[in-house]
Amino acid sequence: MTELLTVSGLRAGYAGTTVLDGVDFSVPAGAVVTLLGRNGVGKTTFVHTVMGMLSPYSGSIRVGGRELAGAAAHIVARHGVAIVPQGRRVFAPLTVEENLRIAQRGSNRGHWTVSRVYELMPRLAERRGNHGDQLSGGEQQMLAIGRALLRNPRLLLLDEPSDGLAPAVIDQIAVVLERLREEGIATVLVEQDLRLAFRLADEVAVMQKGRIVHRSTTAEFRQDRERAHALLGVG
Ligand SMILES: Nc1ncnc2c1ncn2[C@@H]1O[C@H](COP(=O)(O)OP(=O)(O)OP(=O)(O)O)[C@@H](O)[C@H]1O
Repeated sequence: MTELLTVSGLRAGYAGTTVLDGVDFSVPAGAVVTLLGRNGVGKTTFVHTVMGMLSPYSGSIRVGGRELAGAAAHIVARHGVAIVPQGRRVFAPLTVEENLRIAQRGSNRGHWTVSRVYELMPRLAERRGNHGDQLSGGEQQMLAIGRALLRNPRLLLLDEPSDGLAPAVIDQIAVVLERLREEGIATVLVEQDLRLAFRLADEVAVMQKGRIVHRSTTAEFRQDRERAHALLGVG
């Protein structure tokens, strides 16, 4: 399968400290790859660096064959990458509809429109006049996903979409993400919730101390409980 995202030897951090210490990682076109790892190993730093929100010290980030390491976030976005950040970060003073309309401005051409977002997540249509801070955690997560989709991405970076949500709400988010997988949007899914990760992902990558130390299909990873335990302290 052709790789849509290919990262090699990526090193990055904050103010000279090293968090990512030579990350090699790839996502085939249309695939969902989950990135697992204990707290603080560098998963958020990784997706921020891919998105161009943090400039790497060295290494390569190729999207569809184009080298984007060090490019600003708006350039990376133009090449079809969108992020759903940890903590959702929707605009609290704006309504659902305004949040979506702003996201659509200046986005790549494609078939995502505000109406299609409402069709995918009818709950948002019902809440279209609510302000960002008048939404439940699950609704905020849906809004953050909707905002990213309106960029018409071919690669979606999802940073812990289940964070702080009840199991029943995580199930609703999973249904939305399954629809996106069917649409063939390639995804990097950073997750602590293994049930969600296993339900959605084709492949599993595990990060430790700023490096990828394991990569396999989800099915293989699920069968090897000892390895999962050694890598994640679970199972
Ligand atoms: N803005 C920042 N400035 C300085 N250090 C940071 C910053 N953001 C994160 N770090 C540090 O970088 C390291 C990796 O953090 P990161 O958030 O990437 O890990 P993570 O794997 O996403 O963790 P979690 O699962 O807890 O979100 C941690 O030691 C963290 O304290």
